[in-house]
Amino acid sequence: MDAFAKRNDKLQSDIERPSRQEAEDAVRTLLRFIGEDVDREGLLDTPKRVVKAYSEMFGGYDKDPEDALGRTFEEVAGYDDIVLVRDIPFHSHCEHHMVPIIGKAHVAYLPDGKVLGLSKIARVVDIFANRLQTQEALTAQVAHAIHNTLRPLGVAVMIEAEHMCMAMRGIRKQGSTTLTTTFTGQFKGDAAAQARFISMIRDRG
Ligand SMILES: Nc1nc2c(ncn2[C@@H]2O[C@H](COP(=O)(O)OP(=O)(O)OP(=O)(O)O)[C@@H](O)[C@H]2O)c(=O)[nH]1
Ligand SMILES: [Zn+2]
Repeated sequence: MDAFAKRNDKLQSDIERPSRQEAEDAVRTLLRFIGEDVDREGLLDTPKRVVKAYSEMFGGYDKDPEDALGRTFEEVAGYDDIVLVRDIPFHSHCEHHMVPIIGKAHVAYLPDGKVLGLSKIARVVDIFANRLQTQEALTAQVAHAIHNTLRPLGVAVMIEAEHMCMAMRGIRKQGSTTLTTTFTGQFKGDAAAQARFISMIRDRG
């Protein structure tokens, strides 16, 4: 089992979760910590809403990327060139501050006889994005999940994102973008294949 699979395994099965009530109480504690009156009318349902929103925004812990990628197709008339899905928008949260990371993923692979349903690529981005992340881990996890499940000749992933922890607090630099890439298989160490991937992302015709 590789490091990514190990980390995901731990996330999904070994963590004992508190009850919903305990999670709502924790939100109440944070509200009191920032100086709020948790009994005022506008905040009465807020702990419930926050826990519900967390369940949605962090729903990726309950989903298995391998399931999402399970279905493949082989009838593609011998198509054997790069498949790129670009500009997949995503929202994630950084694991250091738990504030949003907002960006786009570009995901490509070189098929080896089998192709994926295109929506499955976006699904796998969402599954990993809906967990606490660093951008580097998100990029590597998407690439390795596709590589390990589909077994294509190679996978290339580029993520461009803005980190709200750099924009809204701390250094407060709005508009800076971080770019990360992961290449597997034939993309790894092949500068021409990597350049083609990047030019397909950038070429807006
Ligand atoms: N490599 C990487 N760093 C990230 C990511 N998201 C946030 N960070 C950085 O994580 C670092 C955490 O640094 P710390 O010094 O522990 O925390 P901090 O005092 O809140 O840091 P500042 O943001 O500089 O105020 C910061 O430099 C963030 O910009 C990410 O996806 N990847
Ligand atoms: Zn952060």
